[in-house]
Amino acid sequence: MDSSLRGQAGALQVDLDGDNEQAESAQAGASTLTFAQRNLTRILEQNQQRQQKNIASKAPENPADGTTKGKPRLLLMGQRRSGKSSISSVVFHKLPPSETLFLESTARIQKDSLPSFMDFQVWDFPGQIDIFENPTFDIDAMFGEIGALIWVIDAQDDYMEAVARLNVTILNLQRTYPFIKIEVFIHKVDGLSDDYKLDIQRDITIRIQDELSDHGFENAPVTFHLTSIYNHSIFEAFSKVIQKLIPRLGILEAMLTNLCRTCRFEKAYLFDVTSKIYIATDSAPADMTSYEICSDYIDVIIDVTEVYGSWPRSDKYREGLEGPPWSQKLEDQAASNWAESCMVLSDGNKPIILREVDRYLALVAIMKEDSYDKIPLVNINVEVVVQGLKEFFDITKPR
Ligand SMILES: Nc1nc2c(ncn2[C@@H]2O[C@H](COP(=O)(O)OP(=O)(O)OP(=O)(O)O)[C@@H](O)[C@H]2O)c(=O)[nH]1
Repeated sequence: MDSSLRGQAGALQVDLDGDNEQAESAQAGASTLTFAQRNLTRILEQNQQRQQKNIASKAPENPADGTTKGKPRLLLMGQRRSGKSSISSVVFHKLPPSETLFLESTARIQKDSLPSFMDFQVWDFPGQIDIFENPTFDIDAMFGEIGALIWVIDAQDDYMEAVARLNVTILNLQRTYPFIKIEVFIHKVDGLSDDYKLDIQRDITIRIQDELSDHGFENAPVTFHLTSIYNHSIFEAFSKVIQKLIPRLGILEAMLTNLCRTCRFEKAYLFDVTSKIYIATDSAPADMTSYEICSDYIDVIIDVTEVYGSWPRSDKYREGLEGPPWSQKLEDQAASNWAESCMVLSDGNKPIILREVDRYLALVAIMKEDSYDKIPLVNINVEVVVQGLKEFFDITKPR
């Protein structure tokens, strides 16, 4: 399955070195595309049926309201003042981190429905609430749907009680909902030294794993992240959480890896533009610097567009693009008429490009040195991948 769709992504791509081996398969690509689409749809339907069976076997008596059904849900839990509302406000509502100092304590569950590429919801729980102790909570309605539980621990405070509560929560969940992913954010690590951060992470991990194995749970799906709202680590952590909710993520990664190979990109990211969470990247090792550059670049583009708006290319600019060395009409160069941008970073002569995929998603890539003159070919490849991505999300979008 993966390989057939991967084939699609590569089928129409043109190699920058000029030996366009795959060009002749373009025709074939068009016909096999339906096969790949059918295959992806079939697997998704199977997954959905399996999930529905899972949920049906634990059907809540009072299900959650209809508007939130079927949308992946992220639950933010943890002690009071651990930073849950700050995380949600900074990542999803663009609140400057310094303004979180003035956030009030959350008194009741805040449910946020976020229009994004997968329409997920974020539920922010008040720190003092213990859902398993409180009989008014419908646990089935809360955990019945797929999603992740994000447990926030304040690393600048005494974390023993937070870890103890987390242990109780994991044990309760493991018995009934072993498929729920538990993501532990060891948060507010901005003021801590690297050594101390790692010490804390090790200590918390051991305390949780020991408790779980004492109760016979060896492979519980618990992952740990070091986070802070004062740098990109919180976005990085959320990216990893969201990626686990994307069905067939491997296909997206394969498309981007293929694109990087054919276009000689150093790194490519598929971003959710509003939250700046990256939902997929190529197989090269992820590094914080390239993520930061790409994510800041999105901000630059958004700011420029907000100030100046967007406008069609002027005739003179168009002539320049259509002239030598390409000598081709712009349409034939497959450049998008809108929603694209390219900038050359001054250090190392590396162009960085951005191409919108749809209302929510953008592809951002850092190119290798001195590859600016290959832009028309790059555009052709990017266009093919963008079409592939659109089809992917068309099929996999939860309905
Ligand atoms: N240094 C630092 N402070 C943070 C960070 N994240 C949040 N804070 C601060 O932590 C304090 C508490 O944050 P909240 O978001 O209100 O905490 P909460 O978990 O929602 O608290 P409750 O609503 O009472 O459950 C605020 O003063 C934030 O500015 C972080 O990454 N680093």
